[in-house]
Amino acid sequence: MAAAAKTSLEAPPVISLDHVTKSFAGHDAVSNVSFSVPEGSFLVLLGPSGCGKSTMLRMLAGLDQPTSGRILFNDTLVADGNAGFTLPPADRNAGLVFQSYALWPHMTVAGNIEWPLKVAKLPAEERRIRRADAMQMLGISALADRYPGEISGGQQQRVALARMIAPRPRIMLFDEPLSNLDATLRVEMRFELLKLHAATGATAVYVTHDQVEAMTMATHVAVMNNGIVEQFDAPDTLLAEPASAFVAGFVGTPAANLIPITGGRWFGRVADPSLLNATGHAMVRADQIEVVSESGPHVIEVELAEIVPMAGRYLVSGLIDGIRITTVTNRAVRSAEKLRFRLPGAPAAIFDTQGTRLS
Ligand SMILES: Nc1ncnc2c1ncn2[C@@H]1O[C@H](COP(=O)(O)OP(=O)(O)OP(=O)(O)O)[C@@H](O)[C@H]1O
Repeated sequence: MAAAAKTSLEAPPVISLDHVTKSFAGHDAVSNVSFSVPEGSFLVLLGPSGCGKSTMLRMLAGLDQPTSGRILFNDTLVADGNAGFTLPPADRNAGLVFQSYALWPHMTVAGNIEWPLKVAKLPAEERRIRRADAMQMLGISALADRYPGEISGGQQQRVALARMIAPRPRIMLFDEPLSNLDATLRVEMRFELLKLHAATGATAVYVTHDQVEAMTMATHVAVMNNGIVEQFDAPDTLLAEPASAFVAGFVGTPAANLIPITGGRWFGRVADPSLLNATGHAMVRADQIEVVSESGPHVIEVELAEIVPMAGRYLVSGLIDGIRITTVTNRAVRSAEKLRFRLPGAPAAIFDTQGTRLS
């Protein structure tokens, strides 16, 4: 269900994927993916472990060759699976940062950052300027003479980022770059990365399985599942108009509830014309469910599963038929309480048994 990128009102595409597939031993890690990334965007490849995010990024970096399909950077063909062609990483004007920092331990911070500039054979003065600019942008000028073993993990990641931007690539590729950092540092570095993105004007592609990271950083998100792109859209659109049950259940804090419906009945029991006689799942956002005291139409009894205080409110989850339903409420629910949830008059969306959106 790969949706095309909406590029008509946006900048021209810097990256275009045209029916790209990558197979390993007959299994498609990435399957028939097409989209284009407008210049200056921050695209996040989001999905659960094993969905093909890293494989996609590696093809963009030139570390893996597509089995079929083509990749273009602007008008330049950088990979053509059918022709068995792939442009080497060094010739793509794209920088790459991994989860592991991969710094040279025997080189100083300044030496590490200068290394790709030396490989590119830039003159010494230009190297000095670019090295200083990159260190200043990442706030690590004071660490120039230290060795990687003498700085913290967060500082090492800053060095890896400075090394990536020093050659001034027009495309920046990130593979889970923050996952080795603690929670506080991760939030701080998200902000740093966005500043870097704005300051360089480069187009970024960022791999993560963390939907909060995706929703806070991205201009565009490609939600991946089993090697396919389920939806390619802006974060707000993913939340407001999820194209599939998978997307609805993957994004959002909390993610929307997906309630099973059979023949137009909630949980196969409570008939409701708003369910259109459908069988599959109804999407109900947490704030569409009310915690009530009395039974009545659309009210279901649930077994309390969890109460999470959140910004002055409570996320209350209950279980019914082994399915977890979450609501957000101002009420301080007591843990021993028998819970009743009132479902909304109509769901926010309906998906069939394949997860395809019906309404
Ligand atoms: N070199 C390889 N040889 C064989 N199979 C591979 C290879 N690389 C990836 N795969 C398979 O391709 C699929 C996608 O892997 P990939 O690493 O792209 O997923 P991912 O979404 O990045 O996962 P994670 O978040 O866990 O890194 C997986 O089933 C994986 O086992």
